[in-house]
Amino acid sequence: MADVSVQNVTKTFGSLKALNDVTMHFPDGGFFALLGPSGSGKTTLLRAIAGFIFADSGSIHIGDQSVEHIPVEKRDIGMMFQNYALFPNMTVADNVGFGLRVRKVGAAEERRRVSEALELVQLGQLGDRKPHQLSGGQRQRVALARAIVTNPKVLLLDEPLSALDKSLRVDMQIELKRIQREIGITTIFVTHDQEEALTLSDKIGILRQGTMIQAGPPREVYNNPVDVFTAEFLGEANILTGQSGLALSSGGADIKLPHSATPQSTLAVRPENMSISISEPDGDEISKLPATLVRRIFAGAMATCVLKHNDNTFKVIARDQDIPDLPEGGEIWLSWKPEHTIVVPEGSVGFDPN
Ligand SMILES: Nc1ncnc2c1ncn2[C@@H]1O[C@H](COP(=O)(O)OP(=O)(O)OP(=O)(O)O)[C@@H](O)[C@H]1O
Repeated sequence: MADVSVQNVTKTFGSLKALNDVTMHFPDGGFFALLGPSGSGKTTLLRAIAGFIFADSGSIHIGDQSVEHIPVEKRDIGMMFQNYALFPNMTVADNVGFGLRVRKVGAAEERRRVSEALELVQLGQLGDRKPHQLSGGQRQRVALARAIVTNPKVLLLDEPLSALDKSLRVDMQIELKRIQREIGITTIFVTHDQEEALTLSDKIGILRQGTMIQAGPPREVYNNPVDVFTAEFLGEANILTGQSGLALSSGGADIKLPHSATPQSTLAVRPENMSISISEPDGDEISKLPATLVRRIFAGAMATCVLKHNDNTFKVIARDQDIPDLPEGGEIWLSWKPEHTIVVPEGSVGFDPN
């Protein structure tokens, strides 16, 4: 096992800067997610770590070793991509053992390690099947077993679960995390799915236009976004900008500014941290404003309400049973506690890549 260190890595394709001076440290044994909009450089960063592409400048270390000049097959990395291809004519066991045969480990050793890897992904009984005799989730497990059977130092996953339907995907997330914990392998995971990143990872890195704009433990990034983009990208946020924040202070609104804020500051409040009530909430500390219920969207246990105050739209997510029974168009109070007001810094600020 090993840590991975990316330092000042830049990669251009023609005039496009796919990675712009990216620095991030992935400590040994952790689970890391790279998040960002389409085209932000997530896959490029993963491919640079894997060795499929070479950075124009900067350095990448796996453990103590600088890998810039080391080809893919010598980097000791396991990989699993969205369109992982199993060999259709080989059995599950032969698919999993492929990397071991390339390394000429010997038949007995191959059998032992393949069987261990299949046990780990809970497919111990299916070694003789062919890929077409498996479900989508089982094929995914075979791909994972194949990626880890060689005991690589690092596991790189590029949207490995995106082809699965929602419930299978959640099952596989739990499986992936269990397996990662069990073998303690440093894992770097590219995903489009914010919730997946928040659930699985010890640390997330957010890329935008090739720049790593924030990295840290999920809770920290979620609670302290460095800018409005990150606040809105990771989860949802009701943004009260300086101007509209001031405009909000009319029409019966009472918004308490945190000590670190000025009237011009941008504030954000997460939808799940806002409450709805029919009567005006009490309390000196509480921020509140009257609003109109525009829409109530039922989603099982939880519901989303869209509300309007003047021209500002707010979103509130709450347990369905906690939302007062009111017709759309009804008048309502929106409130939140002081600790739920996030002061969003102006523009991106630096972060500690470690
Ligand atoms: N081989 C290449 N040649 C030219 N441009 C490339 C190449 N690979 C990637 N790019 C460009 O680099 C940018 C970053 O691409 P990358 O695949 O890393 O983004 P991403 O964040 O993984 O996106 P997605 O979420 O859509 O997969 C994109 O604008 C892409 O078009």
